[in-house]
Amino acid sequence: MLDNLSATKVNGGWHKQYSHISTSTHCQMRFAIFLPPGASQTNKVPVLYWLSGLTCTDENFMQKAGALKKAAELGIAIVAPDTSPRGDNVPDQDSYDFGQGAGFYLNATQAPYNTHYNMYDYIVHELPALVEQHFPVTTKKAISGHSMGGHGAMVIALRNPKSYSSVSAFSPITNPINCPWGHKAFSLYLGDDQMMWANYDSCELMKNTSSDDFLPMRVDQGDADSFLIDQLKPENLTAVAKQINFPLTLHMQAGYDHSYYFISSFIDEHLSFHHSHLRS
Ligand SMILES: N[C@@H](CCC(=O)N[C@@H](CS)C(=O)NCC(=O)O)C(=O)O
Repeated sequence: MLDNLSATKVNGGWHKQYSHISTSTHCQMRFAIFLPPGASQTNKVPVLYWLSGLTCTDENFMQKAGALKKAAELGIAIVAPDTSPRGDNVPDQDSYDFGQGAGFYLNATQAPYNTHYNMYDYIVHELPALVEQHFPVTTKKAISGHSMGGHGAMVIALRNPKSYSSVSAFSPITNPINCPWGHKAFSLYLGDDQMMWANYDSCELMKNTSSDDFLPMRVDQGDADSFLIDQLKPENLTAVAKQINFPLTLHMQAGYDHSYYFISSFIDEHLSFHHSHLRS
């Protein structure tokens, strides 16, 4: 059952927020959906799933990215889930890069995190099924995200290439097994077995992707991003893409940092990119 929390008209369409009990994360989850003008049971629209980064909720993207005008024009619905399970019963840590607000879009295997931290199953299976049941959308999907959410979008698309028509990311964590954010999250959520970690690493997954499973991928990265060198490492992803001819386009953007100012500067291009593939 979905509980409607808000409904706001914007750009001729509707921004709505919902909460529901999740069977994947065993707690109440929140998500936001933008429905473009004219979306109805007789005019279903495709969906872009947006995965946000560390510390975000369902609100950051919808309020700060400036995406809704273009999405309205192109006739694309956008679904923005929360970034982790939340609540008093959900184990947490007093840090911005682990626990609530930092679910890393994986299924945790380690106690005490493995009961609730199942964001991979939530995003891949539960949420699309719920959205397709309750809203006027088709089964055509694209996926995008920022930073930790860029990591999530790329991992999910690489592991489920037939489920998404295209994938994009802003400032993604491309190689979490080789950066401090990834090391911390993966060791606590997944334990010491580094074979498990590779299942959630875009570079490792891309290395093992056959050309039948290639899907269009666009990445934008600001060169003034303070996390670029230690955490994000886009050069590791482009090196793999080059080796196997994966259809990745990386746009290095001069002067931009890690913030939503950067995302809002290029979100229209990402929406047009996804639109061109959702249509075909
Ligand atoms: N030190 C920062 C790191 C977190 C951060 O930069 N989060 C990015 C994603 S990795 C973000 O989108 N923050 C929320 C916002 O800008 O609205 C903080 O604690 O705010």
